[in-house]
Amino acid sequence: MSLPRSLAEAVAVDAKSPLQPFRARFALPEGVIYLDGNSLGALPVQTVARTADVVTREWGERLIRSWNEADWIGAPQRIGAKIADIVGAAPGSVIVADSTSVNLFKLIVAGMRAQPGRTEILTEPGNFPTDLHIAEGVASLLPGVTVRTVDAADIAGAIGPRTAIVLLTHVHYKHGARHDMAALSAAARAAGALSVWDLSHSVGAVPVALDADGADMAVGCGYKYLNGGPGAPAFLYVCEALQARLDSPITGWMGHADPFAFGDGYAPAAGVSRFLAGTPSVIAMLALESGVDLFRDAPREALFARGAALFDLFVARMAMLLPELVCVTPRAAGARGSHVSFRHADAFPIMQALIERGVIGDYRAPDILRFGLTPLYVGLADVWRAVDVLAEVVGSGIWREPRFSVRGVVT
Ligand SMILES: Cc1ncc(COP(=O)(O)O)c(C=O)c1O
Ligand SMILES: Nc1c(O)cccc1C(=O)C[C@H](N)C(=O)O
Repeated sequence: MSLPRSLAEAVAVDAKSPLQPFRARFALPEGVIYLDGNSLGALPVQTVARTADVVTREWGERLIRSWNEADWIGAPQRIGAKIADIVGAAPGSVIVADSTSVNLFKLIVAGMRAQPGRTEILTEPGNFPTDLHIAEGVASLLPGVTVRTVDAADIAGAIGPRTAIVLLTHVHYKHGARHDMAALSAAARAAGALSVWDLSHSVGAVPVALDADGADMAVGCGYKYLNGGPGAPAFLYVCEALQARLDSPITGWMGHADPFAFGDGYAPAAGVSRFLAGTPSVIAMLALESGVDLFRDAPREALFARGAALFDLFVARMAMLLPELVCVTPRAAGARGSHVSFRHADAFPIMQALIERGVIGDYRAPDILRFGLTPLYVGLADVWRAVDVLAEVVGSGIWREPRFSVRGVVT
């Protein structure tokens, strides 16, 4: 796609995009250009009415009957099947549950226990902190198990006879580089190890083909590109061939084969349902489903193509207006996710000044300005304007005002 050469051209290209009507399906505030949907997705308009209905009618009026009548009980599997379609997985191989961190714990422990002779969790330094922390936590529970980190480029060659789990984040949260899922999953399998993929920055952002790429297990977030709301439930995937071999270490009653028999003994449910633990957070689940449904309405190819165009325009305009900000994200569409990151020593106050002007991205320590490009509700004209505002912020030096250096708990 050729890039627009003016704001007017960007507006015209947006107007013709099959994605443009989706912008009105999000409750974004007037005057805000939201480039942080890779951290917290925007609110779908339909979620407001849906959650109101869940609360007032399904819960308020129908009370406990809604577990059956409204199929609350089937939500983890039902929404899991919808997400499976987005990540290229068979319908019964994804379940919605818990947080990404808890799902990582369940899958890594399950994978370690399924391979008793192997004692290593292999991952990369600088992986998202929770992935590293959970891996270390699992290692501390299982005698002899260690975590080894090797640089991304050396992972395939580092998988050895001790390796049980190759734990990778598909799209890196900071610089946005994407691993070759097919190649690394194959390398893990060839060495007798199991792959675990964190799809938090991939699901809904880039094409994912878990089954076709030979992934063994995966986890991912519901609150980023799926627009499920803050703290939305996460999901997990286990490939069909492995499902009967893996057991959850959190043997809660919702993962039981027959929870409403209320028996004393534990027997795992068939398939991925055994990875449920306790009662799902129903309101949050159904808010997530609303976001997933909206995502599934969008033409998938056009969505990813628009994401690529947003990236190219962002990078091209930055190179023209702010060449001193170094882009740290790979340029090739197949080698990255749907966010773009730039390095600047004063990234924090620059981002705060930008946010004050209505362009919301985020800062990642120590020196990264990060912008999520979410083609459901961001267009080329937004990117054009955002780079103009950023250039004005950097050029004017306004960000040097002390108030822009004040940090909150969450950055
Ligand atoms: C790669 C990655 N994994 C996991 C998470 C979050 O995990 P959780 O849902 O447990 O907060 C994030 C973002 O917060 C992330 O970027
Ligand atoms: N999960 C988050 C939260 O609870 C508060 C603030 C930010 C987040 C995030 O999602 C961080 C995000 N995964 C990242 O890539 O930086």
